[in-house]
Amino acid sequence: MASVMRQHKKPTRMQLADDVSRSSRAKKNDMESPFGGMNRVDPGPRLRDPNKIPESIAPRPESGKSTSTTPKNKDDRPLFHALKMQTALTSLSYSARTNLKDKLDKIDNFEMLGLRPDVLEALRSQALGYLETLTPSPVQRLAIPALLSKKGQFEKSKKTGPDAYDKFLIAAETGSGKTLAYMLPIIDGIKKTEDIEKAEAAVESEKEQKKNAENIFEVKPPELADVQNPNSTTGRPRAIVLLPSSELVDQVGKVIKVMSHTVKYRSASISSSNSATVIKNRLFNPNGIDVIVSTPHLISSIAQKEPKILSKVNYLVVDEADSLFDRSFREITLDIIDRAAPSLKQLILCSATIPKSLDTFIDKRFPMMKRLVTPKIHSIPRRVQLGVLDIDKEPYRGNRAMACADAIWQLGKAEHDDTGSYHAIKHIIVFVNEREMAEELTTFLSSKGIDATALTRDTTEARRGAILDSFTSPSRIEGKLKDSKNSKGPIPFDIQEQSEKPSSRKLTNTKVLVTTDLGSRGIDTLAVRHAILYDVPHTTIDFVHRLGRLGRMNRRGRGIVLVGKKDRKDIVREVRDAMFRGQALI
Ligand SMILES: Nc1ncnc2c1ncn2[C@@H]1O[C@H](COP(=O)(O)OP(=O)(O)OP(=O)(O)O)[C@@H](O)[C@H]1O
Repeated sequence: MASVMRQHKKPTRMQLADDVSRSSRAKKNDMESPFGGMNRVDPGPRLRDPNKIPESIAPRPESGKSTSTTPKNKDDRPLFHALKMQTALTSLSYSARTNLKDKLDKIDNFEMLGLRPDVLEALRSQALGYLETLTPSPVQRLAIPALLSKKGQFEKSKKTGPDAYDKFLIAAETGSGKTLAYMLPIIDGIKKTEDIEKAEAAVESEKEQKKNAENIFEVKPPELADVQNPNSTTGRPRAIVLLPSSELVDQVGKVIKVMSHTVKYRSASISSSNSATVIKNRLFNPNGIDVIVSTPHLISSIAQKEPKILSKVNYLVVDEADSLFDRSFREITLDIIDRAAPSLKQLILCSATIPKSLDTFIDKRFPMMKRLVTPKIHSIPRRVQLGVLDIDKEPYRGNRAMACADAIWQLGKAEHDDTGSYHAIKHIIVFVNEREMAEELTTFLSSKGIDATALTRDTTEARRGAILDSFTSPSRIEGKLKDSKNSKGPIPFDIQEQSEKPSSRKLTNTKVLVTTDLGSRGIDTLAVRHAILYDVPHTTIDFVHRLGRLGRMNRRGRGIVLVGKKDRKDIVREVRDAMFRGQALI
């Protein structure tokens, strides 16, 4: 631990926040976020102007020699020299982290979290119905009781004013079940509110009936009484979940919808992939709407014309908060928060990575934010292994695409597969840094007999859902999840020096998705156990998200990073070291 503390302090874009658990600080640097490129067409100054590439991510000189004075002996090097990483929880002492871990370890079932029985039943029979035994993940153990305010600690102060709502930041490692960590307490809260409103309405109706019986001349016509129903949620949802893309809207929307079959509430996802009529019908359903899952841009544009859609929002979730508070989204996300503030009970930010820019922003804008941070934030699970394939070695001779195709063939031919059955389809994701490369590489891989598909912002919305379906759908591996033996077996990985060249033969048992950042954030790629990092990612944050598509919820996974002489091998080495030690990537 002590050795981890002596790190470079100079901030770079490579750094994740060094202290994501503190509640309030003031810092000077509000740096450009590494997420700026995610939803833009223009790559931004970082990539346009090579002079602006920070030293930490700038490619090395052709010689591959570092300009730094890195000691040759591995043991003499300070940890994370190349990445200038720092531990995620520096101000949270080792003992505090251990204490938190010990505290969380004591909670071993969902019954201990304080959820209503009907919500628990929805979890058991619907959301995680495909699992034999249910155990809450660390983030669920931490966040659910806090959001339920079980101990009432966040209700104590009877605050007033537009900022009187509670603010939470849920930060936990990728694939750790953050969606349910915020959604279960929200559903619980909605049902509680509904019960209270029903009881109040019953009292009111009784009073009204009494009054009507006493004075028949004051009876309101029934239509007017209906219009004035203060509890109607038509066009006025009680909860809104914001996400950066329509793919994530669909994914999270499905999780929420599935539970509404058991515990009754109305939810809908709306995004740019829906027609105006569909959006209108879902939002203005005469039976009401409790939860809406959407993107900031769509909600904002609807709110321009129909400000009332934000008038009843008690719970507002900003999921993938690092993206939604990035410069490309920040203004619009904040506008929604401000408009919803008068009715808001809880603002919940959720993220797998807290870059320094977000950390600083939260401190300035939401100093009272309650931080719910798991001890393993910013780390990649140890059950994910990272192999390195040197593309400069024979027989690739610097041909990255060929090395990639070969790696896929090797994985495809390996006897044991992702799902425990020899004949099952294997799913491999290949991440590239630039969108243009995705198409080019897909064409190349197809020419080598590989079933490859590109997924980028150029892919039509209609196709994106269909493409992602086979990489995400838990139903495809459902049977296997109930049999834990299958998820614990060794993963074959034997990228040897090239022995067999891909030819016109077809690799029939393997599906490959070639994608960019678009496929790396939040997408629940349960069916995937292999990821190839075709390019060395620009930032550690990208490493966390891309490798975070593997090893989700205790599964095993294998990442392969392709490196050539122009790549920062020292960065790759440090990421591997950190993964091996189970340390956070900062
Ligand atoms: N307690 C649990 N036990 C087993 N599986 C769970 C549990 N909670 C959630 N899951 C499953 O784990 C998977 C990952 O969950 P989720 O997508 O919420 O992760 P996440 O933390 O949001 O990941 P990311 O940071 O990549 O967005 C989902 O398929 C979900 O159904």
